[in-house]
Amino acid sequence: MTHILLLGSGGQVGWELQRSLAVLGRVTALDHDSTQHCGDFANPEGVRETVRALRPDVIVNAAAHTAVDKAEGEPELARLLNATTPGVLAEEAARSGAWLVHYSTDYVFDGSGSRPWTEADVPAPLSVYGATKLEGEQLIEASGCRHLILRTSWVYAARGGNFAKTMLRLGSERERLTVIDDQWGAPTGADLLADVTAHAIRHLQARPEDGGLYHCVAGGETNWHSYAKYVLAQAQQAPAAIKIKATEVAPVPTSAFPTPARRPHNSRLDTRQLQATFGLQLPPWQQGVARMLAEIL
Ligand SMILES: NC(=O)C1=CN([C@@H]2O[C@H](COP(=O)(O)OP(=O)(O)OC[C@H]3O[C@@H](n4cnc5c(N)ncnc54)[C@H](OP(=O)(O)O)[C@@H]3O)[C@@H](O)[C@H]2O)C=CC1
Ligand SMILES: Cc1cn([C@H]2C[C@H](O)[C@@H](COP(=O)(O)OP(=O)(O)O[C@H]3O[C@@H](C)C(=O)[C@@H](O)[C@H]3O)O2)c(=O)[nH]c1=O
Repeated sequence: MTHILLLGSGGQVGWELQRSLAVLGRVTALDHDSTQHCGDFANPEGVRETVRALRPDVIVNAAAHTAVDKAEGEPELARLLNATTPGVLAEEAARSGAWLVHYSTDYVFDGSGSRPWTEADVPAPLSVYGATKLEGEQLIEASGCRHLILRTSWVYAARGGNFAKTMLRLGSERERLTVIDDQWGAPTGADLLADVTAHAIRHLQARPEDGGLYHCVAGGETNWHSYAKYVLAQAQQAPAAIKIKATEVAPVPTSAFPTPARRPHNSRLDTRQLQATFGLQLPPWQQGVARMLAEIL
């Protein structure tokens, strides 16, 4: 029976993975404070010992430093969590022959142009988060381990913190919101990512040559402003679990909403390679967002 070690099991993606991976075999799920098995990514050697002790067939890493603005002020910690420890996981996977599944981000790109980025495009991150995530990818690729890296964007889930939930909170507190309308991408459900991951692991067990780096986001595109409007409109139509106070959602350019980290204008990711290789069709982003809102409202 396949033994899967899931790291970061309490995060948005990790939580959904617990459900999706269960059908594939035995899952050992560890989170940040799983002291018993030492799952703290700030301690790479502890994580190495954990992997050696558990001897998984597949390591799925959903742990990361995802606080994009905070990472600008703590680059060493971001690097440990997003690069050094994933690099250790890759070394251990190479040593034992295990598969490593890992997640990366649209923020590895500089956001120039308007064409969706392909896997062949050259990354040029604008932020500490993006740079450390890119270094994580590179360490995994250089290790020679069997791996699957899914680059995704704008992840949301019913559980955990995300942009959609921030908009619901702000929309219930304020009459006017200002939201950037010149950063483009696709909101992607953690449940979709988890289901794609399970499907891909099964596929790779039969066709290991298909491992590598792929872009995985929901279909279509939007910007943060249109996404916020969509979320608030759905909430207003829902049977009153939340009272939306906001009457105006003003579109603003990036320059009018300064943040510590720079973010890409063009976060569109081209998913054709993933869909063709794994025989998948990715649903439009609105479908998953509506499902998530129906769950939480
Ligand atoms: N969120 C997004 O919009 C996007 C995410 N991604 C990538 O997808 C993956 C999953 O992201 P997502 O689920 O949204 O992230 P979350 O922030 O929801 O979850 C991150 C997980 O990492 C854990 N973690 C944090 N610090 C440590 C640590 N020191 N040791 C061990 N675990 C730790 C957290 O545990 P705890 O909560 O206990 O601290 C949490 O379980 C990441 O690789 C991320 O870079 C890619 C694109 C977009
Ligand atoms: C709260 C808020 C944000 N914004 C803008 C700022 C930013 O450009 C955009 C999104 O802000 P957030 O801080 O919620 O999201 P951010 O942390 O940038 O989200 C990113 O997280 C990491 C982990 C990823 O990998 C990315 O794919 C992406 O999902 O919305 C507004 O315009 N108005 C607002 O009121």
